[in-house]
Amino acid sequence: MTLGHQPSMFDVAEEAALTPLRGRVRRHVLSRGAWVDHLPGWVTGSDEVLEALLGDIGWRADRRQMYDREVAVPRLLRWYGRGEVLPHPLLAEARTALDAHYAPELGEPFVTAGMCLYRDGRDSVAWHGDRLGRSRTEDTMVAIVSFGSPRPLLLRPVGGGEGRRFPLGHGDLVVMGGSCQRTWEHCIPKTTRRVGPRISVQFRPAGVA
Ligand SMILES: O=C(O)CCC(=O)C(=O)O
Ligand SMILES: [Fe+2]
Repeated sequence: MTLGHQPSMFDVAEEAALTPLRGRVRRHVLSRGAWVDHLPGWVTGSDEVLEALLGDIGWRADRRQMYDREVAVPRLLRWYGRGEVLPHPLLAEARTALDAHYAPELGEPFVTAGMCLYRDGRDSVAWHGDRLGRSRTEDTMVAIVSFGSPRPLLLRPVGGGEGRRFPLGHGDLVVMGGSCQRTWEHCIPKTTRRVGPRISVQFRPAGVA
């Protein structure tokens, strides 16, 4: 797989690290009990994490039925269930930090890590809410850490209304919370701009998908 990321031997390897969450995450209150927390640059030295994620970690091209044909979903996927070792230690640290920061509000830990690899601007995810589990009926949180090329996360209220746009760059954090999965939808649109690979790491509580 050629993904266009070519670290040079002259790169100064900055060790991946988390910056504090408290007092730095900005909450954007949306309508109908939904909110989005955003912290650009939460992770520093993200290159080594990106490199690990672009490695051979078992990315799969899922297929789905579309009318009378089966088509490949336009991104690669890798799902880490409870207890599975994540491909870079910083990701376990990130989950621990998210638990410490959000547990009082969320009331339970983040357990799974779903990952999407957008190989270039043709990869995307269409408008949807993460509503396959308890999130169909309950408030919850989905915390996303983004690595690689910047792509915007778009949100819009279900049924119409003014949307929001959050740029997601290398090492940025975004958390969708409250009723966001039920009352709003989100997507990562395709782009004709030349963009390199982006990986999204989504932490969710058990039973939320
Ligand atoms: O790429 C992203 O950050 C969002 C992915 C997403 O919405 C999903 O997998 O449910
Ligand atoms: Fe989603």
